[in-house]
Amino acid sequence: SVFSRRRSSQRPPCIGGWIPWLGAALWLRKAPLQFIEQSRIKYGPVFTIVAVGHRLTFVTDEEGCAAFFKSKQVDFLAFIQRVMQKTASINKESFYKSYNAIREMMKSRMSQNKMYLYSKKLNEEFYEHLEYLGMEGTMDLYNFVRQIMVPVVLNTLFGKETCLTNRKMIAQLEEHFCKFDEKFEYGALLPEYLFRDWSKSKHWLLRLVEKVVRDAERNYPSEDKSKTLLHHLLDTLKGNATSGFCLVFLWASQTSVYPATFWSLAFIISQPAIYKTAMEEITAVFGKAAGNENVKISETELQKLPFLKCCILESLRLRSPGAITRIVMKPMKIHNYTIPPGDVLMMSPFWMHRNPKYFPEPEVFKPERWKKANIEKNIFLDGFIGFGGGQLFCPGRWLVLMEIHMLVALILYEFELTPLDPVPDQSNLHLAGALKPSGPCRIQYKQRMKAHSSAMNVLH
Ligand code: HEM
Repeated sequence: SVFSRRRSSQRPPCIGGWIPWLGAALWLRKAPLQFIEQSRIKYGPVFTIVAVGHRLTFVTDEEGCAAFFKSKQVDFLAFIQRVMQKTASINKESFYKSYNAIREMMKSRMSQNKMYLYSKKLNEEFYEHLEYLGMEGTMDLYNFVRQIMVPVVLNTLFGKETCLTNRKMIAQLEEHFCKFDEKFEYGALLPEYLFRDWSKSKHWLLRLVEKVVRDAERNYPSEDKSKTLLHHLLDTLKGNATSGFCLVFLWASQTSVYPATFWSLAFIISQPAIYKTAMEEITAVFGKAAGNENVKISETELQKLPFLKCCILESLRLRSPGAITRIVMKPMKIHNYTIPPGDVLMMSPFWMHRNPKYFPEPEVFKPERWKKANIEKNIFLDGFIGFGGGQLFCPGRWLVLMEIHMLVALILYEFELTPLDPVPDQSNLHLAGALKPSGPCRIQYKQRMKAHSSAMNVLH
């Protein structure tokens, strides 16, 4: 076997190639997501994979999870710093100068009680972009979601006045963003010269972000409440590594939201009983026929759609990021093993969400399991770590849940969707961010009862 099991005293079992580069190539090119689970079965709850010159140590059970989030021997900033250096060319000094201030700003600007700042704009813009779909058609569901969502999400965070609102620009951005996103974790670990295309897209995106920043600076609102998140980011950075930080923000705010919306819609419409329950809930709030009037959805309406929210959280549970990462700073004991400093510590929310102790029948899509959580207050189920945990929670979680909740409600209300393909598996090639679909999933969409409602309008 190419993989050998080396036993060094007290260290976790180690899986590595004879030549580190060969081991890496195999591990990275095969299905890394499946490889984590196969290694857990073979080697136990803690194991190390030597790849691309790094020691990646995986923790896969509750004890490991607690250590991952809480241990003082583990640091998250050190890892984020390395990733940002590679993926966005932010040097160490610039990183530490601004990172804490950015985190605080994001936590505060995207907290639960600030969601009213975004809801009206999102509602209006989703409608504006639904228009482009026409009355009916057939499309791949992932493209369908992206077509509506990409411009709206970009406008909400970066502002309508930047060059990102231009549809031609969005098409180019999508092309480069996909290349950048597809190899993000490789780019974070490997030297840039190995990934020419990736590197080209990274630099294209950095140049684009520079232009976006110039546009935003030209339209600087005087009032605080009219500022976009980009404006607040610029206020916080005060010129420090601006395009690098903005690129990372662009990536973090985009990479998971489209797949998460895709899975939510795919799981709902592919299961007739669930689709029916969702539609009953939606029509109870907005009425039966979609009229020519656009419905207004704010947080108040969304609170009346708890089943839909349970479906979204259940989709997130099943398609959570393949891995999240820390760095071991001091020797760390776990299960009688000592993990040495310098190891990259990894944990998989995707696999942790398959622990039957927390999620009975873990592979089954069961929105009703979320009834036990206080979803109105956004308190998740025990064992759910799709947005991280410990000291590092995703600051965008309330915003992204609102974006998905609103769009899924609007789409289901306005269109009748018929799946033409079965729901694809998740792609096993990537670990960073919510998992993407492995193949196409075509749907037919048709605007609901417009004819009926316009006939009604004539009668009135
Ligand atoms: C469904 C969508 C999303 C998922 C599943 C998700 C998940 C995550 C996870 C797992 C982490 C890392 C936690 C850790 O390592 O422990 C994270 C961090 C982060 N996320 Fe999200 N996220 C999503 C959407 C967003 C959005 C929309 C934004 C911004 C608008 C955002 C901004 C960030 C940032 C800035 C961080 C780094 C936080 C820090 O360093 O303190 N995310 N997210």
